[in-house]
Amino acid sequence: MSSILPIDSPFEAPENGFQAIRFDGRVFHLLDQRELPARERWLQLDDLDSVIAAIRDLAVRGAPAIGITAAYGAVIRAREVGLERGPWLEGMARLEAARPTAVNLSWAVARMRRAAGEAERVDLARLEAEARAIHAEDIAANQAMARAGGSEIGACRGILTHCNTGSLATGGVGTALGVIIQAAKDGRVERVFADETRPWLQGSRLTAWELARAGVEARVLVEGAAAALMAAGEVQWVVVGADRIAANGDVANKIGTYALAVLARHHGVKMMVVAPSSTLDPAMENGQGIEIEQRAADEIWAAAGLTEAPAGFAAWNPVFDVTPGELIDCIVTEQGVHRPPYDFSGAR
Ligand SMILES: CSC[C@H]1O[C@H](OP(=O)(O)O)[C@H](O)[C@@H]1O
Repeated sequence: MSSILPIDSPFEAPENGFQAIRFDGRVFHLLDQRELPARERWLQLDDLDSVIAAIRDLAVRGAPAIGITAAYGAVIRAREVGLERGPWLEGMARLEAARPTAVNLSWAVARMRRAAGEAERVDLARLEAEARAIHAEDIAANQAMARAGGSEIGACRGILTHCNTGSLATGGVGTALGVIIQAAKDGRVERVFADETRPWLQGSRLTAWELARAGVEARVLVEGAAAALMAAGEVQWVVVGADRIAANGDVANKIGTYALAVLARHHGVKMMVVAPSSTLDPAMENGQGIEIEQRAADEIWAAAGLTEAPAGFAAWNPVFDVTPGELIDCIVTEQGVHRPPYDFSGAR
């Protein structure tokens, strides 16, 4: 697959994790996460509508990965419209609306708008350089967070993680999963637990796939087992990612995170959120203003192996929730370990 990237690409280095999103200057290549772990199928995208569909339909997902994908989508759009500013800006508006909760999407589009310049023809060279900078910054941020988060954890018996926060969700080794894999490889954690994360099963499908690739033994559990796991003293940390962090440290993350935070506080388990500064939203005063994405009911039926709704049933499928900052023991970014009371109002 290295032929996809320019030979001198810094992204291929093993310490940068598995590159599930790659741009060869014209075509965006992505590993279709809807097919994992059964099938490793790569998509080749060279038009903006396909990039938007990939984000919307979770072929690519994970807050930082969504931001990086959007950045390359901006480059693809520029070529698609012959560098014309008007149609390019129209495409950016649609791209930004692909998914509402992860702030990394709008953050990346804002950076690309600045890179495009003010002329009637957008600056293609600057756009591509900015997209690659966003990708490279995320790789470096992942490395810094793996170190900082690992130091904070030290040595422990068990860690529980939620959803998927590894190379499939980022440009590098991952956020929370980068911390966990590094701790496991350093021999500082005895047992890793990943809950399946319904309804899309990012945990049992994607995190299990990544941990297996990394040679890290893990146990998958249903979310409903998390309370018993903590009551049994099996884990000392819950380590998760984030999609948007408000100025006061309230965290929007995969649905079920809030429940884990309440359980962790009740059982004396520490809660760590790992996210790059591109996930911080200093303009958002607290979590109450964060838009929570609602997805189709068929995702719930599919997780139950059903092809249609059971008779007489509707569904409620918010795919994120908000965890109050006071339930989070530390938030790790590439700048280091932050502790409550959080104040990210001056971030970025
Ligand atoms: C490294 S951030 C990953 C973050 O994104 C996931 O959501 P989704 O799979 O719907 O994109 C989840 O909230 C993870 O914590």
